[in-house]
Amino acid sequence: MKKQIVLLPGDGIGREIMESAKAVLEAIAKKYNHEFTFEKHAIGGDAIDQHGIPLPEETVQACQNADAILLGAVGGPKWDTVSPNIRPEKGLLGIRKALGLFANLRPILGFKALLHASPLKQEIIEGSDILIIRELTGGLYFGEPRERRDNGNSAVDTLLYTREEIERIVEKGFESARIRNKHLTSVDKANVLESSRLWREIVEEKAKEYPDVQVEHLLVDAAAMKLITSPSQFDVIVTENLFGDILSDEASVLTGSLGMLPSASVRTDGVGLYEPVHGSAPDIAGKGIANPLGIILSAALMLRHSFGLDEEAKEIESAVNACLEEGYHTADLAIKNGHQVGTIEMTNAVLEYLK
Ligand SMILES: NC(=O)c1ccc[n+]([C@@H]2O[C@H](COP(=O)([O-])OP(=O)(O)OC[C@H]3O[C@@H](n4cnc5c(N)ncnc54)[C@H](O)[C@@H]3O)[C@@H](O)[C@H]2O)c1
Ligand SMILES: CC(C)[C@H](C(=O)O)[C@@H](O)C(=O)O
Ligand SMILES: [Mg+2]
Repeated sequence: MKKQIVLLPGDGIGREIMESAKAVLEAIAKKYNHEFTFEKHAIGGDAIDQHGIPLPEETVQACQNADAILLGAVGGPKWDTVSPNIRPEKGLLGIRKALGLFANLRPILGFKALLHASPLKQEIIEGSDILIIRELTGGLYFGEPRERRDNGNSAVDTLLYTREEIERIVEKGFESARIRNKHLTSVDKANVLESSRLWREIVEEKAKEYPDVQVEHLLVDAAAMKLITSPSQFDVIVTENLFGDILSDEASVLTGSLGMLPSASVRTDGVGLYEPVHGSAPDIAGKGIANPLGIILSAALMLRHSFGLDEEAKEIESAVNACLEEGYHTADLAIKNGHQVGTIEMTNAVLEYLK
């Protein structure tokens, strides 16, 4: 299979872990006789430094022409003082919007070898298998107006959702639940927010088309609590943009580290952007200790969702599992008696299983 993949390393540890994911994709291509070609482009702070803006037109063009996109991370203290309109994060939000990637799938993958790495009790985490589906191109992140008023002394952000935006993400939630454990939890704040009341109405309407899926509504504050007290009660969670952002970082605690979580940002065709859930981790950037498994598992999601290469995706996931079973881990995973290694050694351990 021939595929053109755009790589957007971005900033901080994004640049370090991108090399890991590329090496893994190259190993898979060699083993299964695929032809993957890679093109690197600038985004985030890297693009600000090179072009003065976080999302140059040539990056957008390259992404539009690609079969799939892999992103590292954007942002960092170096760009904290730039104008809000050209912050590194604007590059990421811009590419999601430009490509219409409205559904962000964040599987909370629990590896058995990491059960002890979570601060939560093993008996709480055991048996949990959650897919968070986060709406990605609407809500507070994009609503207008967003501005300062009263000489900068008040500020407004707008939480806007249209019926169409809610319907398509809720459908994604039902479709995903149907092929998993047939349970959908819709998370909102319908006791306060009008947009959440519309969201809940639409979930109820759609539920009639999916009688085989059991639906539950949870308010976001209670959902945040239940996610870490009884995670095994969840199957698929569908929620709006900001709630999904927060709940997915929280859910990473179940897996042992934020560095473990992959994600796929997709629309209704096969095009997708794949990225770890974590950020550019300025506190550890440049030290060679970042966990590369979130982006490596994101590359596996790319093979499965954009290219239909399920066997190859499983091969990567099994290789990661085997390394963890052998005791390999990076410093972010609190494991006693394992082999603590850096980014490159961790990557090499995975590559050993892909020969
Ligand atoms: N998708 C993205 O590009 C993305 C996501 C989140 C945050 N950000 C940006 O990243 C910057 C830093 O944000 P932050 O510090 O709040 O969040 P972060 O996710 O970068 O880091 C949070 C904590 O997790 C640790 N961590 C994250 N990924 C890790 C990995 N792979 N291996 C080991 N440890 C890891 C970090 O060291 C840090 O202690 C900000 O500019 C933010 O906007 C970008
Ligand atoms: C960097 C930021 C804009 C981004 C978001 O909030 O979507 C990040 O936190 C994420 O989870 O991908
Ligand atoms: Mg986030």
